[in-house]
Amino acid sequence: MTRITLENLAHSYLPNPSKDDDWALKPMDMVWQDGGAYALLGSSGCGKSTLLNIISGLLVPSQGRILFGERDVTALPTLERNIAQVFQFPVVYDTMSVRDNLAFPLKNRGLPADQIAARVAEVAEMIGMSATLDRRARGLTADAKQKISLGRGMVRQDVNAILFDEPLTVIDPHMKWELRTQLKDLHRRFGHTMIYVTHDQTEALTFADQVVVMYDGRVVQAGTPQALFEAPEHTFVGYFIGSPGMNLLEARIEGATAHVAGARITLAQGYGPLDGRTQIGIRPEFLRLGTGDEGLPFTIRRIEDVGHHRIVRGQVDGTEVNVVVPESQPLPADADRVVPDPAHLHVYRDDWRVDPARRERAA
Ligand SMILES: Nc1ncnc2c1ncn2[C@@H]1O[C@H](COP(=O)(O)OP(=O)(O)OP(=O)(O)O)[C@@H](O)[C@H]1O
Repeated sequence: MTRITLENLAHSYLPNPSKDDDWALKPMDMVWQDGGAYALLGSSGCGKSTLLNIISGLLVPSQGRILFGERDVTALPTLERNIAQVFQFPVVYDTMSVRDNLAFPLKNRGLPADQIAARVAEVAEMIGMSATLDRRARGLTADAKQKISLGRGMVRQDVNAILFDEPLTVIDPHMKWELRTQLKDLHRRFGHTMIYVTHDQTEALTFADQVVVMYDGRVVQAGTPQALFEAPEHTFVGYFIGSPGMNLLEARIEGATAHVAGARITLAQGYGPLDGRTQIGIRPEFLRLGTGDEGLPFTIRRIEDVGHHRIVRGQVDGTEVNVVVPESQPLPADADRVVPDPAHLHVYRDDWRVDPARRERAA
């Protein structure tokens, strides 16, 4: 297990990158703490695999350094990094039994037979394959083969880190939940540094203590699931995390007032002058329906009942806005306004959250 540090790391697949867009990974500094369970989350093409491949040694970065503990591993091949990897699709030896597949990484390290047997039994139990240990991998379903890959990734206890690249893509939905829970449990028991790449927020939020959100080659926020929900640092985080995501509305900010859609909203704190594009962001959970002249004008388009709450979909001045109404609350029939809770309202300038306290300190 180790701490992983990225120092001024960047990568371009082009020989002579010049403009911002030429970089698949824009320069970043980051520390992945020893024993942390991280999810690397973002939509397709944002650079997740590029970053993971740099950490694993499959790719040498165009710029910067990567350290395992104090050791610079930037130029080291994968084999010398002592990591385990689980990919999107199964990597198993078809002619070997499930047992031998699981034992393979341990045999390679020359572990005594009794220790191998004990560890293989433990991992087989975890992935639900104790009964199929003596079957050949050939002929098993893709699902079962991927479970073997997961088991192989987790079988060694002395690795620096375990890297998962969308490992549950081929697993059926019920098993997905079970395996995620198992992974989390394994993390608690053995404390490996784990990095789990996914574009699925549920996977990220249920697996990780820290979620690292990437957008367009950058890490836009790294934090607990709660921090990402409560204070998204970038509009992408607001939109990507949550179901539905954060509502964003064009606004003009004047001190502690936001001018939005011809109405005024009182903010919890005052802001200094803001140039660039300014928006307010509020999660659907922190809006309530109203009438009269409170809040913002709202036109309801449709109501979806999703069990424990309802999602009211509508528009504020032509922009789509969603409101989550708990089952316990009535839906006012004549609702034509939405009222934000100022404590959960954020201001964004050019997509980045403005922290009013920080601005005041800087001034
Ligand atoms: N081998 C390559 N050669 C050139 N460009 C590449 C290569 N691999 C990735 N890219 C580009 O780098 C950017 C980041 O890709 P990357 O695969 O890291 O994203 P990702 O977030 O992992 O996406 P996905 O979830 O679809 O795998 C994309 O614009 C992609 O087209």
